[in-house]
Amino acid sequence: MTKQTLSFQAEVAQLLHLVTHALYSNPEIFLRELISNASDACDKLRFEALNDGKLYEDAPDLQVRVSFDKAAKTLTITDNGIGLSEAEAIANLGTIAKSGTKEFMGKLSGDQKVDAQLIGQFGVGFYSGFIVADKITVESRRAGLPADQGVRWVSGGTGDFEVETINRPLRGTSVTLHLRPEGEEYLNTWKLKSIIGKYSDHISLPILMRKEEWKEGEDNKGGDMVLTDEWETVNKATALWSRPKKDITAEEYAEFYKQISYDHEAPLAHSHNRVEGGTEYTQLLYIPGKAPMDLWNRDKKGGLKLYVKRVFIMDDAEALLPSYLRFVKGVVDSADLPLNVSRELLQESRDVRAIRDGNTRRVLSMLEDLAKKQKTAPESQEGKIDVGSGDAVPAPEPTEALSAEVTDVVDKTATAADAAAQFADESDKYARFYAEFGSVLKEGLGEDFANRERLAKLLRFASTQSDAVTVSFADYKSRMKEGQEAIYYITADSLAAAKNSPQLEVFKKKGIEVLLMTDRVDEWALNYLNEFDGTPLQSVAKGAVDLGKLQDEEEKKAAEEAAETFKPLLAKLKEALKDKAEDVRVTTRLVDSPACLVVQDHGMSTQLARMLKQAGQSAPEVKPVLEVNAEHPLVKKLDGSVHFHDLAHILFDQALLAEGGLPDDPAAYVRRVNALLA
Ligand SMILES: Nc1ncnc2c1ncn2[C@@H]1O[C@H](COP(=O)(O)OP(=O)(O)OP(=O)(O)O)[C@@H](O)[C@H]1O
Repeated sequence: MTKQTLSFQAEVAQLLHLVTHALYSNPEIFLRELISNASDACDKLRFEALNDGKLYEDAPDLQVRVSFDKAAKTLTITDNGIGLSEAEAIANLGTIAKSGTKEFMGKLSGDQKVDAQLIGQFGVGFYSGFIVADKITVESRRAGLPADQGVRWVSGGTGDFEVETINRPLRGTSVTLHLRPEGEEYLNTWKLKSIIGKYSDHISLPILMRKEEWKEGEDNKGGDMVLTDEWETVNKATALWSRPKKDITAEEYAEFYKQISYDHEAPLAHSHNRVEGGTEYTQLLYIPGKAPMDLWNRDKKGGLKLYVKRVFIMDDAEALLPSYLRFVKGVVDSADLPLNVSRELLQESRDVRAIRDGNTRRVLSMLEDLAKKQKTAPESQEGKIDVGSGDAVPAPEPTEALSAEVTDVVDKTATAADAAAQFADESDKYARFYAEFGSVLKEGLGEDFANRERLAKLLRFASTQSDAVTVSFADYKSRMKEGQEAIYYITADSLAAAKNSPQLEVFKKKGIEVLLMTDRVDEWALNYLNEFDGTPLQSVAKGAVDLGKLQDEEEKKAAEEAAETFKPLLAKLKEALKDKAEDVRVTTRLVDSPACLVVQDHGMSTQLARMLKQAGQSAPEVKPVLEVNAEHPLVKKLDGSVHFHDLAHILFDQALLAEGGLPDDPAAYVRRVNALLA
């Protein structure tokens, strides 16, 4: 085919503009991206060749070669992987296929500084070559196609690219960067080797470079390093997770994480284990420190990279983790699964279920470990950090130990200073984790019944004693008043609404702590948790308030008497509000407010019903119960008032306003209040 010139998809052009114009803080990552693509291409070939061995042609040893030409100012990355057909080159190098990248494009603000940072966090794959090159030539032939169906793709990284058919006996791809003047520093063996060592050591393929030799100059005029024709492997070339833990540095773990996660920050924790016994596999799991932009995208694939005996099988293998742990990154390498396992097969495999259970337990114990090291209340902990208690090795899990033998690949010894530094840093990791992923973790209450108790221990809330989301159920229990029989909580749209809710008044008066839950998933999640460690959970906005032993005899008597004397008034109120309220009763939960709304014990809260409606979902019509404070002057004034009807409605609508709702007929409310004010 003759040469044709094609335009980049609009998003690619936009991305390229950014790559080349925005200040790039870390230009050397282009090499990591291109080597990673080369390695992916080899993984793909290995995978396709499982069904068609001929694809290897006569070159079964997969490898990546990095070479440069000082005179031509070019740097070339060559692989003998799957290669690209002409159509694939047009499609894959001219458009953005990955939905994540598209979403990323949508986030761009137009402010170069901000966007440059975003790019740095994201990784832009192939196009990062244009950070250092003003032209890129790709030559490729897809495995299995004849030599005369090779393709050359050339672009200057602006609006368009050229493609033409070429003859290419070699299978695979070579990407040649024509370096800009600032990129010429990469024409240097030492520099390239150090970048490869930093970013690509763990790539399981050998990365080869030409050996250099010292050559004396003529007439003793000083020599130079010159390239020879001999190639040497410059990376460790073993999959990181298959190496013993003692040989892997913290930097290597962190770098591997960055590669698989596109997160530029270090993870909060990792755990690397070989599980033996029933089902054999290696797990390397990471807890990220930051939620990805698409955490809430329902189509987002979570999950881990799956390898079978170091052969890459798939990304995002969702079956290896429950969905509420979709933020976890990592790798599972199984010795037992068949190489041709598909997503469908994964769902049904017993081995996969065992791996998923093992991964889940491991993640929970990593979180428990972080939670243990978390400073609970910064002010009360000052000077109390006990370095000795910061044990790096999580306690063995009895369940796992029973079903499988877990070998910690090998432990590391850290110096006391290291441990101190690490622990200081560890002390706020759980809070950081929880701020990013706490809401996702709560989904587990409804999803993973087997681990519900462990999950409940990991939850944190704000409370009437702490604005910070740091109070665990256990903390709460340890502070419970004598005679208190329930863990009290309230759900609301915001912390301010929760804190000022009239339902809290009697609890505040009696100094009883109430957990303040303001996360959208809280009420749903709490449906699945009726008690914690034998103590029932009780919403203060549901059912009649029952303070049990916390109420003294006098108070009880007064309440009963009030209920009796107020009977006729309650009947009148009930009649006036029959369209709005399920019932009207006297309460002891109010101190300063005249009235509040509550729902029946197992009913949906008015707030959740409101949220569902706002989200366009169907919600049952919740008719709340109006509770009135018999001691309040406004309530006392009701009886015999000529404005009884208006006052009754105002009382109800104000109770609704107080909890963040809106009266059904706001204009009528305003009219009634104005009539009274006039
Ligand atoms: N060396 C290569 N061999 C074969 N195909 C390649 C090679 N490099 C890139 N490609 C193709 O070009 C596509 C785009 O590459 P790019 O690096 O931009 O994105 P990606 O690899 O899909 O995503 P990311 O790099 O973000 O993981 C790849 O998906 C792949 O199909």
